[in-house]
Amino acid sequence: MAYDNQGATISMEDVRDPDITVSTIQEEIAARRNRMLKPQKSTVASRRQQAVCVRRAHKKYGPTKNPNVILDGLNMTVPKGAIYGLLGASGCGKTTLLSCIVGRRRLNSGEIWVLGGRPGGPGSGVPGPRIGYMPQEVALFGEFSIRETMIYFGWIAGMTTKEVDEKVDFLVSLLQLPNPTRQVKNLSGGQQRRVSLSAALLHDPELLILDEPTVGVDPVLRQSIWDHLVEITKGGRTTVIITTHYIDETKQANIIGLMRGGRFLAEESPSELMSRYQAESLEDVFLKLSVLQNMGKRRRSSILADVVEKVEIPSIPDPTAIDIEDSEIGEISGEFGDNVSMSSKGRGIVTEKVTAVEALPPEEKPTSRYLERIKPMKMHHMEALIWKNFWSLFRNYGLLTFIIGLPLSQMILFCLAIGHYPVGLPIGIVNNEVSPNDTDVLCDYSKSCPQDPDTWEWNLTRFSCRYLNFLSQRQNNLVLFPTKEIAMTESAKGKARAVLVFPSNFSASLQERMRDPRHADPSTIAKSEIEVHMDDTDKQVEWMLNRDIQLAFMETAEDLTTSCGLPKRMMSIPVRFHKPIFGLEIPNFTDFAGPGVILTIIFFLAVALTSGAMLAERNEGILERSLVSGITGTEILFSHVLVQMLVMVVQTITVLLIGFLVFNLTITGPVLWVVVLTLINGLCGMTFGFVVSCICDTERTATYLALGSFLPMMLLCGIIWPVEGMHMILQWISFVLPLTKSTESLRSMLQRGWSITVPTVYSGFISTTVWIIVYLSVSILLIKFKKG
Ligand SMILES: Nc1ncnc2c1ncn2[C@@H]1O[C@H](COP(=O)(O)OP(=O)(O)OP(=O)(O)O)[C@@H](O)[C@H]1O
Repeated sequence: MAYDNQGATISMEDVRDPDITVSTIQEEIAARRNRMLKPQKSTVASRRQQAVCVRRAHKKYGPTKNPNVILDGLNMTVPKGAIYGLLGASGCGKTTLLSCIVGRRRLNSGEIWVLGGRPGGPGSGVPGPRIGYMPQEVALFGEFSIRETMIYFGWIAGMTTKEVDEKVDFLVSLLQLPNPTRQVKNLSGGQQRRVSLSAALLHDPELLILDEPTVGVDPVLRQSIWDHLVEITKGGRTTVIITTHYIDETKQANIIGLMRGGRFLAEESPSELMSRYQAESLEDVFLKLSVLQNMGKRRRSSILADVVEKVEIPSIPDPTAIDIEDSEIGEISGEFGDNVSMSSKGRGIVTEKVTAVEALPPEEKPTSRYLERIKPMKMHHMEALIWKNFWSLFRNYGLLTFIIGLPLSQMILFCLAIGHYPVGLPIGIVNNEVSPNDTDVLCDYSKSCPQDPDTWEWNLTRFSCRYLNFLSQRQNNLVLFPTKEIAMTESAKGKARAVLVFPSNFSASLQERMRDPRHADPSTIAKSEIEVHMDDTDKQVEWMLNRDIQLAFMETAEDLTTSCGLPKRMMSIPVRFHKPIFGLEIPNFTDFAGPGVILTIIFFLAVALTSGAMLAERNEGILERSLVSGITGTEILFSHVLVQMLVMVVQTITVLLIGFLVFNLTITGPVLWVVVLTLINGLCGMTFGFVVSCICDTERTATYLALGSFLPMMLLCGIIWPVEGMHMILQWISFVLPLTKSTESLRSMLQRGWSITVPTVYSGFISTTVWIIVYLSVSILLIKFKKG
C-alpha cells in the first residue's frame, strides 16, 4: 500500500499524546510543518483501483483577484464496495466536489479518477450508466408519471421496458412511493426526492452518487434506505457516495469524509473516529476536528479564536492504537489543520473485502481515442429523449395552444393591420374660389366641357370643385375652413393632417397659365397653384397624402380632357408606368413586409420555444442529470430538433395558409421551396435558441438576449426598410444576419416567382444553412465545455 506524498499530507503520529494541551498542539503543528515529508510511492495504477480517487483538488469560483476557494488541495479516496458518507456544513463544497467527480465541473487543478478513468475520458464510465447520480435538485419531469420517469432513465441506461417495470415494483415498495401512475408534479417534495433516488438506483450502477437523498424522509424510511445501501454494497460491486446533513445517520457508512475549509478534517470509519476522539456522536467528532483545524489557522487569523476557546480540546487517548505501518497505509487522503493528516486505518475494514486487485481498465489507445470522442448518437438514448421531449411538449396543453395559436394570431394581425392604405385622414380645405356661403366642401361644378366648340377657347370655372370631387374619392374626410389662418390654427391642434388652400381665381389663373405660359406673370402662376401645408411628423402618412393629392389632380385633368372628347393622356405628366416587371401594379406594403414577417414569426417562436425548454431542463437539473447518465449534448440537441420540427411544420403551414389563402398575399414562385425555406429558417431559430439557453443561466437573461437580438434583426434585415437605404456599415452587418438573405430569397420566390436556381434565392438557403451549422456547433461546444 502506498500513500500520496504530493498532497501535503503527514501521518498522524504526532497528535497522539492523551495529555495534549492547546499549546503543545500548536507547537506540534509548527514542528511538523518544518519536518521533512517522507516520500511514499503512489501510482496511477493504485488510484485507478479505487472507485473514486481525488488528489490535490483545487476548485474556486469567482474572479481571480477575489476567488471563493471551495476545494483547497483536497484528497479523497473511496474504495470499491464502500459506502462513503461525505459530510460537511452547508456550503462547504460537497455538491461542487460531487459534480467534479461526475464530470460536470472541472477542477482548477488536481486529479480525479472515477472507476479507473478520468471523468469524461475513455474507460471511466463517467458519464454513463456505470454511475447512478441523484443530484441535489429533484431533477425530474413534472409532467411524467413515476413509471414514465423510470422508463426514461431506464432506457437511457440501456434497460428494456420490461426490466424497468420489474424494477419499478421493487423500488416502489422499498421507497414507499405512491402509485407509479401518479404524476411527479402532484407528489410532495419528499416523495419527489424518493422518485429521484429510485431513478438513480434503477439500473444497479457500480457507483452511486447521492446528494442528500434523505432530506424530507422520515426516520423509518431513512433507515430502510440505508439498509438497502448496505445491502447493495455487500458484494463489493456497488460503491456509494452519499452526502447528508444528518451526520449521525452516516454511522452505517464504511468511511466518512468530514469536509471543512476545502479539505477533509478526517476520512475514517465512523466507529474509529468516535473511539479515537472519545466522542458520543459524529457531530462531536466533527466539532473537535473543526477546533483543531481552526487552531492550525489561528496564527494566520484570530477570527476564530473565540470559538476555539469555548470548545474543549480533544484528547487523543491511545496514540499507539492508530499507529500504522507504512505498508498498511492506504492512500491517505483525509487531513485536518495545516497539513495535519489523519491515517486511514479504518478503511481497512472496507478494503479488506475488495483488496483483490481487479484488472485495470485497458490502457487508452491513441487510435481509438479519436473515435471514442466522436461518440455517435446511441439509439436507446435518442429513443428516450425523443419520447421524453414529445410528451413534455404535447402534454402541456397551455404551451401547445400558445405555440400554435401565436403564429396564427400574429399572421392574422399582420395581414389585417399592416400595409393597408390609411383612410379618413382629415384634410383641411380653404376654398377661396367659391363664395363663403358655399358651406359644402364638395362644391358644385359643371361636368360638361368648358371649351367653346367653335373658338376652342377654354372657360375654366370652379376647377377646385372638380378637383375636390376627385380628392374626396381618395380621402373622404375633407374639412372646410373659412380662412387659411383658421385652418392652420386648427391643423396645429391636430384637426387636419394637411391643409389645401385654393386661391380666389384659381381656375382663371390656371387657364391663363396653360393658354399662354410664356406671358403668364408670377402672380398668375402663384394663383394657379394649390397651396399645400402638410403635417410632416408621420412620414408614411405624409407620403400617402402627397401621392393622393397629386394623383387626384391628374385624375381631374384627365377627366377634363375626357369631357371635351380629347385623349385622356393629353393632360397627364408624360411618364407612364406600364405593367411592372414583378409585383402588382398598385404596390402593396403587406407583400413587401410579408416575407420578413413570416420568417421573423417562425424564427423567434422557435428561439423562445427551444431556449425555454432547454433552460427549464437545465435549471431543474434534468439536463445535468441526463448528461451524467451518458447522454451527449449532440443527442440532446438533435432530439429537441426532431420533436420541435413537428411543431414547426404545423406553425409553418398555419402561417403560410393564413397569409396566402386567407389574406391573398402574393405567391408566384415555387411553393415547395417557400415551405422548405420557412422550415429551415425555423430550424435556424431553434439552433439560435440552443445558443441562448447555453449562454444564459436564467430565463430572465435569456429573455434579454432574445429580445436584444430580435430588435436589431428586425431593423437590419430589410423587413421594415430596404437594406440599400442603410449606412454602409449597417449594410455589412445586415448582410451577415440570419434573416436578411432568407427574407430577400423568400420575397424573390413569392413576388418575383424566381426559382431555386437564381443566386438571390439559393443564397438565402445557403446563408440559413450556414447559420444553422454555426449555432449548432456553438451549442454543442458550450454544452460540452461550459462547466463550472
Ligand atoms: N456556480 C457557482 N458559482 C459561484 N459560486 C458557487 C457556484 N456553485 C456553488 N458555489 C458556491 O460554492 C460554495 C459551495 O457550494 P456547494 O453547493 O458545493 O456546497 P454544499 O456543501 O453542497 O452545500 P449544501 O450542503 O448546502 O448543498 C457555496 O458557497 C456556493 O455559494
